[in-house]
Amino acid sequence: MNPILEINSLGKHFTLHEQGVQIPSCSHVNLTATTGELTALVGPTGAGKSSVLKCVYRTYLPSSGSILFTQEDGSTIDLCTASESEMLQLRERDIGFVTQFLHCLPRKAAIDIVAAPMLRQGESANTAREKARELLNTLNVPERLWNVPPATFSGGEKQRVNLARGLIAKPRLLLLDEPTASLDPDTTDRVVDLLNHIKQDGVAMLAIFHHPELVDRLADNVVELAMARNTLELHA
Ligand SMILES: Nc1ncnc2c1ncn2[C@@H]1O[C@H](COP(=O)(O)OP(=O)(O)OP(=O)(O)O)[C@@H](O)[C@H]1O
Repeated sequence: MNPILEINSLGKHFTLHEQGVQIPSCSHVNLTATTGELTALVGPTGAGKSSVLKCVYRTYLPSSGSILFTQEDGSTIDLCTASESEMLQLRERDIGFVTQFLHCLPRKAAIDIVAAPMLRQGESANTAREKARELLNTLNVPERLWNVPPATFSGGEKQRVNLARGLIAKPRLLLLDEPTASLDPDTTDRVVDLLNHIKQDGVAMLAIFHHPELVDRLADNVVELAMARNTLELHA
């Protein structure tokens, strides 16, 4: 199977002008992600694992290299140079990102937050809400919370809503940054089952897990990142 994502020699650094330094956050990263498989990114803290995911989602603008993404029509787009509007479209339909933290509109009910990606894909409100109920149930979110905005939820409850929203629309590529960091063992097992299911549905995943055990349970490929080189002093 051909990879849906091919990262070649990716590098990202931040220039802090006031301090006169350049901080490398990842460098010379090469990896692929394939339909129906999960590629796990591992490596020491600060090696740049989250930065790689942010470069793919283009929260960070990469400094060097290429990130080739195969679109549904078979054409390839380099996410390092894609325009903002191309990235918006890709985030809407093709690329999902689940982090540890839930960012959402303040007064929206949990069920509507979860249903939103399916609505954007053109599903009816009934179908989207039904699927949202199913996922919230599977992820152990108590029913009394479904119609409440998640602002007051516990960390673990917010994370479940975040996962449900990320998994509902089955993007072609799913980026996961420690998606189970504050979940109890039972819910973590349910997440493992859900991720295995969406793998079978043909979703490609690029993931960082807090617990090495989850890498063993879910990863088809493991890519180890080395520490980026030292901070560079900039001279005037
Ligand atoms: N927005 C930013 N501005 C400046 N430096 C940053 C920024 N984002 C990341 N970095 C730096 O890049 C390096 C890699 O960070 P990153 O979070 O990608 O590592 P990580 O491997 O995911 O770490 P961890 O396992 O601790 O989550 C760190 O030294 C970090 O300080």
